[in-house]
Amino acid sequence: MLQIDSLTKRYSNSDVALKGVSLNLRAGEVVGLIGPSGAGKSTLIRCVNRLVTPTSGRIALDGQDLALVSGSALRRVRRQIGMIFQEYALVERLTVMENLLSGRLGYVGFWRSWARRFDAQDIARAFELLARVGLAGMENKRADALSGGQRQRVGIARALMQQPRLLLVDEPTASLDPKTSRQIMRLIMELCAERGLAAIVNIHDVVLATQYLPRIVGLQAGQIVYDGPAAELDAGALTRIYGDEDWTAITRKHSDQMQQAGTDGARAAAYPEPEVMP
Ligand SMILES: Nc1ncnc2c1ncn2[C@@H]1O[C@H](COP(=O)(O)OP(=O)(O)OP(=O)(O)O)[C@@H](O)[C@H]1O
Repeated sequence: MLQIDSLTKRYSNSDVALKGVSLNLRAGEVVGLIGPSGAGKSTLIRCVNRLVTPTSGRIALDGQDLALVSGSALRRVRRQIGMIFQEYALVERLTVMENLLSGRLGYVGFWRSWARRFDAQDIARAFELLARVGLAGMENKRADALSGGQRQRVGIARALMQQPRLLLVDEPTASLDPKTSRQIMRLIMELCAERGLAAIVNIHDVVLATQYLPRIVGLQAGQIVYDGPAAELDAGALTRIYGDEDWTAITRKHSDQMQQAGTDGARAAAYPEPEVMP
């Protein structure tokens, strides 16, 4: 559903952030994007939703070349892409429900959104999503009265309001404690599996990434140096991505996780093959 071919990005200060990146995602496939600071992870995600304009290469969503769309066509394509951010990007003084409905602004005309009149279907969907992310009954709480985990749940529900087919997730757990981080990763994986959503998850925590994300893409200085199963991300691969380091602690944790998950069969049951949408 997402095809990225030979993507290059050179910023105006001549920093080359991406050097010929190619990556394909099937419908429902979730990928963890890892790599050192400055490797180009955010640039890659921003090129996909066109917050950044690629210098060359091709990005196609369901066969539609994103470089060739603009104006209302670009807005239509963007509706298929949901964003989840590290810092949640909520409007602090608005309630949970208002934050969710404001995710629909792309769908409602200026005057309707200005008057904050939303249709009953959107409101019903918002209630349903709030219940699904574990926030039933919280619709009238102000965003600034929520914990970090609750805020990220609002961020996730808001991204799903527009019924996207692809999620771009930028450091979703960076501001969360380890337990909440795991709950949030589990929730994202469950929602992707339930709804057949593809996702790219930009994440610094390698242990968390390999625990929840079946496929890992490792970026190094703007190039993909690893693209494969989380289970095969060994010390050699980590060295290619991050450089020389003693990776024993990470790889040990990782193999403990694998043992805990039992056989490959058990892991496959936990993360079933994504449904391929028509
Ligand atoms: N707006 C910009 N203008 C100029 N150069 C930029 C811009 N944004 C990023 N860069 C440069 O592009 C390269 C890749 O940056 P990017 O933010 O994509 O990396 P990253 O892997 O997401 O890093 P981090 O993990 O620290 O967020 C870096 O050299 C960075 O300095």
